[in-house]
Parts: sequence; C-alpha cells; structure tokens
Amino acid sequence: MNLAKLLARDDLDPALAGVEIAGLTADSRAVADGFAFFAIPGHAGDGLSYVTDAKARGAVVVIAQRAADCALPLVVVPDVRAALAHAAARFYPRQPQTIVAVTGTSGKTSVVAFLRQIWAAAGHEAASLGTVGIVDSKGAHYGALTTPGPVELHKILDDLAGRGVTHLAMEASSLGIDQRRLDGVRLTAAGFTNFSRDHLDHHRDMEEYFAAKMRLFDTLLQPGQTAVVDADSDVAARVSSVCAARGLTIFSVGAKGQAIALKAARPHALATSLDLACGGAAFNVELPLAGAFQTANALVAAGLAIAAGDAPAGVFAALDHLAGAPGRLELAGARDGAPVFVDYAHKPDALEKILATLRPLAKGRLIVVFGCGGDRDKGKRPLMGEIAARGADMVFVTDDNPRSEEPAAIRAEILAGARSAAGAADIIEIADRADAIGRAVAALRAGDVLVVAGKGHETGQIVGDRIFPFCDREVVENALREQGL
Ligand SMILES: CC(=O)N[C@H]1[C@@H](OP(=O)(O)OP(=O)(O)OC[C@H]2O[C@@H](n3ccc(=O)[nH]c3=O)[C@H](O)[C@@H]2O)O[C@H](CO)[C@@H](O)[C@@H]1O[C@H](C)C(=O)N[C@@H](C)C(=O)N[C@H](CCC(=O)O)C(=O)O
Ligand SMILES: Nc1ncnc2c1ncn2[C@@H]1O[C@H](COP(=O)(O)OP(=O)(O)OP(=O)(O)O)[C@@H](O)[C@H]1O
Ligand SMILES: N[C@H](CCC[C@H](N)C(=O)O)C(=O)O
Ligand SMILES: [Mg+2]
Repeated sequence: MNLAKLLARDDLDPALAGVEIAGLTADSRAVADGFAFFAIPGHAGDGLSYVTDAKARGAVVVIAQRAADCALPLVVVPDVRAALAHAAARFYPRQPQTIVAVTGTSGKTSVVAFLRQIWAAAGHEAASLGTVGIVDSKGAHYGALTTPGPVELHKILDDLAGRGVTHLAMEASSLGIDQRRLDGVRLTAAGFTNFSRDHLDHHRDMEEYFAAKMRLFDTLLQPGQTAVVDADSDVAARVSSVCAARGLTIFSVGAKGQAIALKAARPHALATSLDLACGGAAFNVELPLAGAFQTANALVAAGLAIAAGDAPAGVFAALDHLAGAPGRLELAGARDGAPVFVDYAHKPDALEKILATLRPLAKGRLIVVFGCGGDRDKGKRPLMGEIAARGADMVFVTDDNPRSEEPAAIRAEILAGARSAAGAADIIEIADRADAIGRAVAALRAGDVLVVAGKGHETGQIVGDRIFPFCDREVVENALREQGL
C-alpha cells in the first residue's frame, strides 16, 4: 500500500505519496525495512526523538503531530495516535462483521466472556478480546494489554476475520479509548457497566476518567447505533444523556432497565434465578453464577447480543449455561465444605462487591487475602484496607505485584486503612503471598468462606522488574493438598 492510501491523503508531495509502505509502528524498536514510523508524544518521551533509530532500522517516512527537523520525510497530522489507528485499519482491512465494545470500571472481562458464549450458543463463530487475551472456539492466546495498541489490534481483527470469526466482543479500557486505540474499529454497538475509582494514576481525576470512557459513546459509536447501559449504575443517567446527545439508541438493562427489566433475582448457593421482561415477554433464567454483579454483567451481555441482532429467547436460554471468566469468583477448592474463591477484585468497589456477594454464603467467618499493586493509584490502598476490615472477619494483607515500590510500604498503607475501620476483623500482615494463602487455608473451618482477591487469572508476581511465576489458583490448590485436604 502506498503512503497516500495508508494516510487517506491526496495532498502529499507526489514523490512521497507513491512510496510503498511495508508496515507501520509507533515503536522505533519494531521498525523494519520500508516502514512508516508514527512519532507519538508520550508520557515518558517523544517519538520524534527516536527518528534516527527508526531510520537506521529502515523507516522511510515519519508521521507526527508537529513539524520538526528530522532525518526522514515528515507528514504532519492533527492527531498522530488517531492517524496511526486509522492507518492500521487500512493496512489490515478485514474486521469481523459484528464488533461490540464494552467499557466500565468493572465487569468488562466478564461481559465479553459472556457475550462470546451467548453468540457461540447461537451458532456464530465468536471471539472475545481483553484482559485475559483472545479467546475463540479454538482456544485462548494471552496478550499484555486489555485493549491492544492499534497496530496489534488491527492485525488481530484482520486475522480473526480471516479465520472466519464473524462476532467479536472486545474490552475498551479507558486508556485504550483515550489513546485512540479503538479509532478505526467498525463497531456495531457498545456496552457500559459501571463507574468507580480506578486508574487515578493515569487520569487526573474522576471527571477526566469518566470523559475518557464517554468517548466510546460520544465519538466512536455512530448516531443510530445502540448503547447498552446498566441502568442500575450510579452514573446511568449521565451515560444515557451522553448517548442521547449523540443520537444513539439506548438499550437499558437491570432492575431499573427498560429494554431488559430485571423483575426478581433469587440467589441460591452459587447460582441465581432471574425473572426478566423483554419486549413485552417474560423470561426465566437459571444463571449458574453467584453475585448481583454477575447478574448485572450477564444482562449487559444479553443486551449486546440482542442489540447486535439475535432474538431474545435464544439469548436468555444461553444465560442458563454461562461460565464465569477465569479468575472471576472462581471456585478453587474447599476445606471441610468451606469454599475458597479466587477473584480479580483489585479496586475498592470490586472488593466491596465481592465481600458483599460472599457474606451470605458464610455461615461462619468470611476471610480475605489481598494486597495492592505497586506503581498504581496509592489512594486506593487505605480504602481497600477499610473495606476489607469492614466486610470480612479475618483479613490477610499481603503483596500483589509490588513492582518498583517497597512492598512493606504498600502493606503499611493498606493496614492503616484496615486498622482505622471500626470493627472486629482480625488483621494479619504476611508479606509472602503464598504464605498468606497457606495460612488462610489453614485457618478455614466448616462454614467459613475464603476469597483470595486481586490477581484473578494472573500468572506472575511482579517484583522490581522481574516476574516470578505465581498463580493464586494453583497456590490455593497446593495449600489444600499439602494440608492433606
Ligand atoms: C501508561 C501508558 O498508557 N502507556 C502507553 C503510552 O506510552 P507512553 O506515552 O508512556 O510512551 P513513551 O514511553 O513516552 O514513548 C513515546 C513513544 O515513543 C516510542 N518509543 C519509545 C522508546 C524507543 O526506544 N523507541 C520509541 O519509538 C514509544 O513506542 C511511544 O510510541 O503509549 C504507548 C504507545 O501507544 C503504549 O504502548 C503505552 O502502553 C503501555 C505499554 C502500558 O503498559 N499501558 C497500560 C498501563 C495500559 O494501557 N493499560 C490499559 C488498562 C488496563 C485495565 O484497565 O485493565 C489496557 O488497556 O491494558
Ligand atoms: N458489574 C460489576 N460491578 C462491580 N464489581 C464487579 C462487576 N463485575 C466484576 N466485578 C468485580 O471486578 C473484578 C474484575 O471483573 P472483570 O475482570 O470482569 O472486570 P474488568 O472491567 O475487565 O476489570 P479490569 O479493568 O481490571 O480488567 C471481578 O473479579 C469482581 O470482583
Ligand atoms: N490492569 C490492572 C490490573 C491490576 C491487577 C493487580 N494485580 C495489580 O497488579 O495491581 C493494572 O495493571 O493496574
Ligand atoms: Mg478486564
């Protein structure tokens, strides 16, 4: 493809316009012969300072947001991240026919996993893409980011379409939306789950974080398309007004929902019976998942399937067979009938919800093991400490990816919050996560419930710049085995 086509520009110098482009990237280290190099002004550096490196590796042109003296011909664009995404969409042109994006602070991974299962049950060739990687009918491939960078994303879309995938459910992280990673993706509909504190290490404040999420609805979705909104979210009214202003069709779901109304939810053991109303008809669902939050996620997924064209009866029938996403309230074993769950709650609202979900299951004590990640929002640490001390009877504070920070200092911030909470919870600090899990498993008695929170599906513990293999589920299983259970 030549440069004029790649950038959709008919005003380039003719000599430059005709240059054949062999590939594109925003990382000089990934440049190969004949590549276009997109120079992004980032947080740590400016791509323009890597032009010499890009040229040495074979780049033939630079695309940037400002003119600069540099070693290669330069094309100026108003928004280089958007230009990269749209160019990637042209370079890798195939996309699944139906692509749905899901945003919200919590529940994205669960919703896309549910939607993939609903679509598969309807006979569609379906895939999901997000925090746990790419999952399709042939298996799973782990990726590093929730929403991949635009070049990788468009390669994935092209590849999935080439392999016959017609339906894709993808997670849209606020960073991904903000950094234009989804620009150029041909969306059919989008979903919104909820909004609470997260990523305040990246967004300046909650308003900026909210605005980043809203870009999916006020910019990326086109007028006339559908937004599925969890009507029970605190911010549902604000989201709906953003959608209305864009001319989107609003499909609201939940107890306050109109398109799918949740009339009753009866939790029992690890499942929930639901009475639903949709399009004037009544439906009963036996959702094989515990927790009001999983019901909310399942309804957003059902709404998206209906918004993308499937008939409600088949969609609701599929909810009877949903499996949870890996590491999301996943049962990892039991001791004397006391269940041990692994969950990905690593933010205050999620921790609060998971403890509230498990509380009714605990005839005895509710025990939690958790920590907070290093190099991430410090403000959430005391909040999570307080939530754990209020919501559980026994709290093991341990390490969770300390990264470049001093682990003891992170634990101290959590402990300060935990100890400030009025309550009778036992608070125990154990640095080593495997020891903490082992001690918690050893403490379990019949009637208790244990949740190991924060790492979910993760397979490593990041300490400094090293990643040590670590899987909460395996550690729980080993502890149960070693303790002869
Ligand atoms: C914090 C963050 O959002 N970082 C993203 C951002 O990087 P940056 O602005 O810091 O880039 P920079 O280091 O200043 O460099 C500027 C530019 O120079 C380039 N460069 C740099 C060095 C070099 O030798 N040559 C070169 O060309 C870089 O590739 C970049 O394009 O822009 C880069 C290019 O688009 C992204 O790859 C990078 O994501 C990094 C990999 C990342 O870890 N992001 C995480 C935090 C993330 O996005 N997470 C979300 C949310 C997860 C969730 O909610 O679960 C996700 O979607 O996964
Ligand atoms: N609808 C919800 N409301 C509140 N908490 C939820 C909801 N859904 C999931 N959670 C909690 O958040 C955790 C993460 O869920 P999930 O992975 O589905 O969300 P996510 O939005 O993809 O999160 P992340 O941005 O961390 O990838 C779960 O393990 C659970 O503790
Ligand atoms: N995508 C999130 C996941 C955090 C999970 C938790 N285990 C941690 O490391 O803080 C992040 O990187 O902030
Ligand atoms: Mg996710």
